[in-house]
Amino acid sequence: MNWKTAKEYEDITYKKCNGVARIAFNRPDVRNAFRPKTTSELYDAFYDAQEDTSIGVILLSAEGPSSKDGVYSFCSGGDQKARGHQGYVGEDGMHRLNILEVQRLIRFMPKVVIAVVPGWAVGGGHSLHVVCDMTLASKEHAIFKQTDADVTSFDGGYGSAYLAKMVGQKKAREIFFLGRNYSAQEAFEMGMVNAVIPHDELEDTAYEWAQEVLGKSPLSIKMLKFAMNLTDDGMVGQQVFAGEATRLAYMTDEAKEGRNAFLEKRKPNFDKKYIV
Ligand SMILES: CC(C)(COP(=O)(O)OP(=O)(O)OC[C@H]1O[C@@H](n2cnc3c(N)ncnc32)[C@H](O)[C@@H]1OP(=O)(O)O)[C@@H](O)C(=O)NCCC(=O)NCCSC(=O)CCC(=O)c1ccccc1C(=O)O
Repeated sequence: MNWKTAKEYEDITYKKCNGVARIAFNRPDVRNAFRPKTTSELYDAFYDAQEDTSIGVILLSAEGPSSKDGVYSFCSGGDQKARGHQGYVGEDGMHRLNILEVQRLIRFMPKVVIAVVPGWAVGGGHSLHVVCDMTLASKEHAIFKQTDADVTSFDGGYGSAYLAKMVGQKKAREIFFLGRNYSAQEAFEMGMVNAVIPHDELEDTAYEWAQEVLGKSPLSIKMLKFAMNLTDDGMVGQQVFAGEATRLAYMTDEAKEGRNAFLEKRKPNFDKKYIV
């Protein structure tokens, strides 16, 4: 694999290789907690990967282990040291919860996003793995834990309600109400992890999964992702799916005739074959 740095950041790393983008948290000494700078960088990198037509799959991973104690982490959620009165305080002094914008970008982008979990996935970090399309977890080091209710936070969207669709209502309530630790195997058994992978093989396996996805029809992958999102995303899900249907409709002769008739200031001459 020949990963090439796509852009230099402070809190994340961003690389690309053969159709795959790898975006990784890079604050291992604080269990990869995110501060506003981290979320802005994540948004920027995800947006770049979305717009890059050579990229079909994005891996959301993490650097590590911690230089202090050798512990691996995916992400431990919002940096509690950056937490102010109304949100997480950035260098500009503004209070934000902009991790939710990153969640929406992951959810609505027409490409597959795979969470690669080498260690702790906690709080808002847990929510991030939930919103990704698939999750691969380190057999030895991944630990899933929801601490929102320990620090008076609550992800009332994908982090909890969508999780409940994934693992069932009782289990999701247990995860949030008790805040226990779950191993990769336990997370797999409850349906929120796709595969448990030996730690040393985790990144290579994620790359292989990405390559498998890249072998499929990009159009099918996009429409399938949006179709599976639709029922849980309400009118926005319908809007995203229908937007792609409209784009496909634009490619028909009928749509071209509608556009041309307008531009040529004449009545459209639609072929009156009603497709059944
Ligand atoms: C992750 C732990 C369980 C790991 O425990 P352990 O291995 O014992 O390590 P520690 O000694 O605790 O930590 C090592 C080191 O890292 C620092 N650190 C760890 N996590 C954080 C953090 N989140 N913020 C700041 N710093 C952190 C820790 O202080 C240590 O530093 P030293 O200097 O070496 O002492 C454990 O660390 C843990 O429980 N961490 C906290 C987890 C947590 O509560 N996270 C916040 C949850 S709330 C949240 O994420 C909100 C996110 C959000 O924006 C949001 C808002 C609205 C809707 C939705 C969301 C959303 O959830 O996305």
